[in-house]
Amino acid sequence: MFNRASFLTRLVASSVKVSETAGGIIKNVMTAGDLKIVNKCDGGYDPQTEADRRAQYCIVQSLQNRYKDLKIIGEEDETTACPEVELGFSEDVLNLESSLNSELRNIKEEDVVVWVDPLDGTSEVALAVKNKNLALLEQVTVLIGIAHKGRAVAGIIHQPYFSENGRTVWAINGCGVHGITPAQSNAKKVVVTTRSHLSESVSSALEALKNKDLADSIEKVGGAGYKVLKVLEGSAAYVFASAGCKKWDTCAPEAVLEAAGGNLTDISGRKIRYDSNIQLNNTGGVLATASWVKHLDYVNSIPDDIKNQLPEVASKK
Ligand SMILES: Nc1ncnc2c1ncn2[C@@H]1O[C@H](COP(=O)(O)O)[C@@H](O)[C@H]1OP(=O)(O)O
Ligand SMILES: [Mg+2]
Ligand SMILES: [Mg+2]
Ligand SMILES: [Mg+2]
Repeated sequence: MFNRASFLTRLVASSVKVSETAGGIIKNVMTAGDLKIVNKCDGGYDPQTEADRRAQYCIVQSLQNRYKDLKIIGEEDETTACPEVELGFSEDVLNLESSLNSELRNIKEEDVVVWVDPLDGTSEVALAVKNKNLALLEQVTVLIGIAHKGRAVAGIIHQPYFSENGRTVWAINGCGVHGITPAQSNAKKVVVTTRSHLSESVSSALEALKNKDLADSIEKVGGAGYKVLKVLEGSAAYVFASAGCKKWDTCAPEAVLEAAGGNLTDISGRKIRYDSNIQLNNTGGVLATASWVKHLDYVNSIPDDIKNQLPEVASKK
């Protein structure tokens, strides 16, 4: 069955399993207790742990083992070799093959880029350990986003610390969302935003949404993957009117949210591109909305001066 499936179906089926194995690696590093934290940012704070390094090694080795010429772009430049190679695949994904439209079924390996965030929410991991606040670990996700000709077409969000055994939320364009039942409405419009990268432009954008009755309350949580899960669970929107978030943070969440009828763009409503030679930063910020609110209402309510501070940069990386 695996060999007869289309390339995209096989890649998603593999990636679901690989994300779960990466989640296991993260948990093992946490249990062992030595995170070996490195700060990647001169003059700032951008932590990387042994879990980020091992999880990325496993994801890239596992996918490259099956798909030799696949273009994969991962967050981490430094990785740590580990023995886990995942060659399994999800039967649930294979069973979806007949739902794919012919364009998706004809996707070729050479037109695909896989965007990997081996551990989204690293700051929350560091804080969880420092403050012995293990509840923060719920905000950790493994993100594998699949882009075809620059557009996010499939995504996997694995949440290792959800309940006892974690959960994997995944989607292929036009084929619904799996692993979660998205909320269809909510009486209250909760807007989620950054916990660790607040700035004046982020606060001003949130204030503008409050004034237009598009945000009844604001919740500050970590991770791009986790914030999109919150939107699927009943929050109205995820707003990050600042640069700093990268393509590997948004590719998988965008594919998953859009398959649920929501939207993820930059704060000016422009689609985000995921070509292999694209700049890595989402310079236009991030705006994600649930299926039950109007994305354009949120775009239109963010003031132009904030949008002008966050242009889409056309230059390549
Ligand atoms: N200024 C930044 N520098 C590095 N990574 C960032 C920055 N802002 C956001 N990110 C990444 O985007 C995610 C969502 O941001 P936030 O939690 O602030 O809303 C973070 O978990 C982090 O991913 P990661 O944890 O994979 O490094
Ligand atoms: Mg990081
Ligand atoms: Mg990230
Ligand atoms: Mg990361």
